[in-house]
Amino acid sequence: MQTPAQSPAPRLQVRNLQSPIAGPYTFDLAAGECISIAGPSGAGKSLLLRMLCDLDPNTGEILLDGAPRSGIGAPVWRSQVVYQPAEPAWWLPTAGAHFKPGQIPRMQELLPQLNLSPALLEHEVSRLSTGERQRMALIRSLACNPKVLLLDEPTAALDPEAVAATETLLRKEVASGLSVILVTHSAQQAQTLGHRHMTMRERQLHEDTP
Ligand SMILES: Nc1ncnc2c1ncn2[C@@H]1O[C@H](COP(=O)(O)OP(=O)(O)OP(=O)(O)O)[C@@H](O)[C@H]1O
Repeated sequence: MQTPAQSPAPRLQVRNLQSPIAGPYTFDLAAGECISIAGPSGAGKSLLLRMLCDLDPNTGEILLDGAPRSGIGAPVWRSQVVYQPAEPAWWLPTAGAHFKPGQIPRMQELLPQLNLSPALLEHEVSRLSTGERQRMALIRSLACNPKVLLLDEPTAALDPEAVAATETLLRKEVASGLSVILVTHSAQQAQTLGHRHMTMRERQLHEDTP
């Protein structure tokens, strides 16, 4: 994918981010940039995403548009740096109940783009197929209007048509300025969406040479 125009300050500046079992990680992510991360199972990819959104204990510093995370409360941070795990959690009976009133117009705009019927919003989450839940989770993440989206294998449960719709939507969002860190086992998806490519090995991150 073509490199985005560089903004003056990186969207995300990660400096010596580490835990007793992972890192240190130091890298920048620009506004409207997508970094893909590949690597074997158990290498530490999800650990990194969880540290970035401050769900796992970590030290080091992260700046969002130049503002240190240490000066931003965790709920605000997690609303701007949104983490979508490989198996997203649902805590209310229906998918629709997870959207705040202010998020509904955005949700309604996104549903058809991922080939989802609005009727699914009223179904019990447990009745949705795995692929429907995965696409609904992406809509839930995007409806938060994040600055950075941390995606852990967002198309793992999807058929080829749904994968294509998801990739088209993500390309559009990234082109509009969303910054994404995309963990994927699909080399094709990494090439389609990523501006830069990294590999995690034994909890160390290596940038692939272009
Ligand atoms: N809190 C923790 N304490 C100790 N070890 C942990 C902790 N959380 C995860 N691990 C271990 O760290 C390793 C990396 O896990 P992680 O989930 O990041 O792998 P991954 O690269 O995302 O793998 P996959 O591609 O299978 O999802 C695993 O061996 C996991 O068991």
